[in-house]
Amino acid sequence: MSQQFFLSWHNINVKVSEKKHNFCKTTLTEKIILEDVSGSVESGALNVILGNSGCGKTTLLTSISGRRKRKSGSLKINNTTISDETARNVSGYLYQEDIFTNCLTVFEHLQFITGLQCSDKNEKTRNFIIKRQLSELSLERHADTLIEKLSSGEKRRLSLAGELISNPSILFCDEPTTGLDSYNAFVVLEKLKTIATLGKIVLATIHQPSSQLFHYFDNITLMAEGKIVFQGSKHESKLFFDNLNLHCPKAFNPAEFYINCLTKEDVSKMELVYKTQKNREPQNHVHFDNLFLKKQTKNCIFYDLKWLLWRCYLNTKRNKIINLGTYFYSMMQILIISIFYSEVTFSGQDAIQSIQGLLSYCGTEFTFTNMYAVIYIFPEEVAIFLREKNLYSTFAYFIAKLLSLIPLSIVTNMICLGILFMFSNVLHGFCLWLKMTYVAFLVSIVSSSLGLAFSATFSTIEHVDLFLGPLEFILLLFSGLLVKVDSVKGAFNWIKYISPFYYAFDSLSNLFWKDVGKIGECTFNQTIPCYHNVSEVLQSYGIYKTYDTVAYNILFLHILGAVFCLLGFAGIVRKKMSLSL
Ligand SMILES: Nc1ncnc2c1ncn2[C@@H]1O[C@H](COP(=O)(O)OP(=O)(O)OP(=O)(O)O)[C@@H](O)[C@H]1O
Repeated sequence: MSQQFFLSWHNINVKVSEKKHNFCKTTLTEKIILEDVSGSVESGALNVILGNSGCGKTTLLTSISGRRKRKSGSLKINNTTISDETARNVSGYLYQEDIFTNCLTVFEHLQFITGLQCSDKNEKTRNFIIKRQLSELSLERHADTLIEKLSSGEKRRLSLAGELISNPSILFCDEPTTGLDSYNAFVVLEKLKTIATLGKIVLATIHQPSSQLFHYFDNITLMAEGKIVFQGSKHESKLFFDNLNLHCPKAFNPAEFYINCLTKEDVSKMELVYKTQKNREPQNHVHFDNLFLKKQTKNCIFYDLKWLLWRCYLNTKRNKIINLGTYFYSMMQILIISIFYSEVTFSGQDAIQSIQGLLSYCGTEFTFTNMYAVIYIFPEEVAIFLREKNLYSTFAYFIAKLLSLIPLSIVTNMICLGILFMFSNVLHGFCLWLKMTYVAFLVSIVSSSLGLAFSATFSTIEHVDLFLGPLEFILLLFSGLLVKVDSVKGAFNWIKYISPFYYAFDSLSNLFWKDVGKIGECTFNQTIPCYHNVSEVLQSYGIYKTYDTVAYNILFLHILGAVFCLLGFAGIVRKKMSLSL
């Protein structure tokens, strides 16, 4: 792409509402972040935004790249107005903070991005693209290093490599050199300069650049208090400040001098001078459609799913302690419980309470383990999803997340129940084990979906705990062991239908007692209630032994799982939509 093109933005306004608490009154005030900002950048040059911290550089970058909602304003490429979606599709964005799936190697991370962004190319070509990026960003010798082991400079270069895979026509970089030593900053800036000379638009915000780095810039944009106070070439910037009688001393870093002036001088005066001098409207009238702008294409859901599942697999395999910790903890608990239950004999009336206690414990354990396995891991993963939201479809991500939970759920339930059947003296029989494992699996999926729904709705684990805690308590109350569910009439009767604990206890009890023929005889001087048959045992817990009970429970578990999944999916979509960055 050798043809020069411009990206321009016109009258961009960004405002946020802020709550102010005054004693007992809360008022909403509007905070202006960008005010009527217009400007343009051209291809083939390294364009840099400079300004003090908090002046609105990131907000400008995200707004003109279509990654942040604006109050008003438009974007144009040459003379054609473009939508935010087009701006996103034709551009790459290097974020200020690097977020990765840290357990992948450098090569695997790029393989994942290349797989999704270059689906039209075969594996050989994709590997060639990766190797070229690795070599150009001096990362070849780290190809097989885990990302968590990289230095911050290497992580920055890896993020840049990821953005360059799709060969975008426009590259936005938010502070690509911050926190880097001079060598790493130099490597990154040289790469940006090379990209620009290939005929692309490169626009970067740079925090306190050294004189050496300043030497690399072609055009600079100076920002203060949410406004652009100057835009032009390095040479023009010198003239601009000279005209204001602000002379940069020789051997002084011009970037530092300008930023100091933005702090000390009257910014509105500068803005006025700039506006009267400005004549930088792009003169290029080539229609944007005629330009060869590289667009990112959307893949089919199954293709996205394949790559997402591949990454989930590597993540689970490598993060065993984090991913499997909750499950392992649950197995240990079950093992301890089974040792105690090895002393309980199923003979006579005495064992009934112990058995119901065990079945209720199993239901509770399956629910909590799976719910919290999701809650503790998901928030971190959501941050990665939100960063990669243009890479794959939300639906594919959600399905991959659910599917990745299934193998762990099945294996854990099989092992936990296996331990109980092996060591406790109460549960016996392969068929019963198989049926209970199936129920446990369904309960696990419903609980995981509930965990997903809550994690997707709230932003922090603390918020999830705050709202889920009381709900868990109510659902647990309606499990069947604590409150006799059929004695609850009226307004609260329905609660049992949304309680995974209830379905677990009801189904496990039915499965267990179904094959028990006779209950031990009541003794003459018995102090505990005496049950004459299995139905009486179940009824005392509000459970009715009918032929269909387990089947109905299974049906309701499917419905409940589907509802929680929908809520979880809606939560993720809402998060994605409301995301300002
Ligand atoms: N969503 C938001 N809600 C409230 N204030 C916000 C929001 N986003 C940005 N701001 C405020 O807008 C101002 C500009 O923020 P921005 O991140 O664009 O600054 P910046 O120039 O990039 O700063 P830095 O160089 O420190 O990254 C800051 O005062 C910031 O607190």
